[in-house]
Amino acid sequence: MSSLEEPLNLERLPSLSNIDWLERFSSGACRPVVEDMAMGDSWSDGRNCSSSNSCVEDNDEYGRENYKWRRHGSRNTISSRRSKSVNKNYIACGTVSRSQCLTDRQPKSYSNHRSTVRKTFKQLFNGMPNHVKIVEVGARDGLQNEKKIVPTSVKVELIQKLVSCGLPVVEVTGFVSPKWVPQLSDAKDVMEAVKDLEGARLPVLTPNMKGFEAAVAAGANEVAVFASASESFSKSNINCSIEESLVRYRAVTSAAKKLAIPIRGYVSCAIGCPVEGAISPSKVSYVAKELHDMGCFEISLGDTIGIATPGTVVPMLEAVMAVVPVEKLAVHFHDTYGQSLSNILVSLQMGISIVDSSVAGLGGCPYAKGATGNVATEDVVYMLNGLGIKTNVDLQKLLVAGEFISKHLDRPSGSKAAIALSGATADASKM
Ligand SMILES: CC(C)(COP(=O)([O-])OP(=O)([O-])OC[C@H]1O[C@@H](n2cnc3c(N)ncnc32)[C@H](O)[C@@H]1OP(=O)([O-])[O-])[C@@H](O)C(=O)NCCC(=O)NCCSC(=O)C[C@@](C)(O)CC(=O)[O-]
Repeated sequence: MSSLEEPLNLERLPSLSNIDWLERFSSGACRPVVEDMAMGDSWSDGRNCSSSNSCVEDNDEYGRENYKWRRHGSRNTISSRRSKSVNKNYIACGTVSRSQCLTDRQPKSYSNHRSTVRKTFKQLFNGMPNHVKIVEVGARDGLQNEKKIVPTSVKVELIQKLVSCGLPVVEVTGFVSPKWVPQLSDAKDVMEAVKDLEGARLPVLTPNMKGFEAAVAAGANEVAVFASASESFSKSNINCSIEESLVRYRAVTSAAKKLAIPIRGYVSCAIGCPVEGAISPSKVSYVAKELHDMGCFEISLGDTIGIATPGTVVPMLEAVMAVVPVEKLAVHFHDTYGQSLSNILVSLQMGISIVDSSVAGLGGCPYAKGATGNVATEDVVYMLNGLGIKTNVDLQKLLVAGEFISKHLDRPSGSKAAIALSGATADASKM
């Protein structure tokens, strides 16, 4: 089995060691205190919790005063809280208005016995977008790694459900070699079945001119090309070097421009590679700039094997934002180490407003063994609702779509919000 087939082991994980602006938190810190949220300012050492665990009390008190919209259980044990069935309103109240976020929860300064800290919602989330465009990749990135072939009819029904949720972009398939990705060998049938769906853009992956021509013939009116910042992954995934892939993609983008077909570019292994370990941000920015300069309208930065943390996302985004406008950048996080939502949050704080995700957390790349699915769309929408950031996605309908495909695949959803909310809905329906 090639080494690319093995998940990355611990010593090869990218780490913060070479990022001097992030001070290590003191061992006793219960959390860092951020003096000034302007990204890149130093984080001061975290404040220490007193033995009485005053942080938690502060938080509870602090939370009650300042996060009125959040459901506060009484100070009883978690189990009794769990026994309280969640009423239906709670499900809806994950959504707050943006202005509400920025106004009525201006926390008063609070202090513990060591330091007085002033922070406001605005400072914490300064510069975040009011609206995030979610690019749903579940039907392609989500399914491409499934061993058992998913019937075309199931793929088509999933896409229909996803479009009906209000998702603005639903990536539907890939016109790639069936020998390389058997799951997508029905690309033509899927595209022909969904091409007239209204309400969402329906891009498809095309790795070369052959794929592009097949996609256009099947009715595609938006395509995506995918290069890598890792030579090893480029060879294993598309059987060519990075430079060769860029030559291929210049041909595809020039053909697309002639047909006024918009073209998205992906940069895979934007943080790390199973073979090469940490990928330097300068390599990522080079590939991103090449794709942007050749005509890609949007560049999605893929943490293909899901090893990113906010500490490695920030330098990568800083490098890419120096060469591609931030409004043209998307983030694409696989959730192998459970870091995706934190990575998305820090990306939003840096001004990113386009997030890729997969319904039910489906996904993983056939050529990056061990990489699990993308971040679950339901979890992303739930978090953004809680921040008062608009997505125009109907979470309830999204839950139905996730349940549909999880049932077909005969496994639980990879979305924690979906599991919690379906449990909550079940409880509420018993009331
Ligand atoms: C790029 C190739 C085709 C090169 O594969 P190759 O073997 O170098 O290509 P080739 O030109 O030698 O052709 C080999 C055979 O494939 C056929 N062929 C050639 N092109 C196509 C095509 N477009 N569609 C259908 N068939 C095609 C071609 O006709 C020929 O058929 P044969 O003569 O042997 O019968 C192959 O490596 C390939 O398809 N790779 C795609 C793998 C893939 O889809 N990986 C997953 C997507 S990337 C990803 O998941 C990351 C991302 C985007 O999600 C972001 C992230 O998470 O980071």
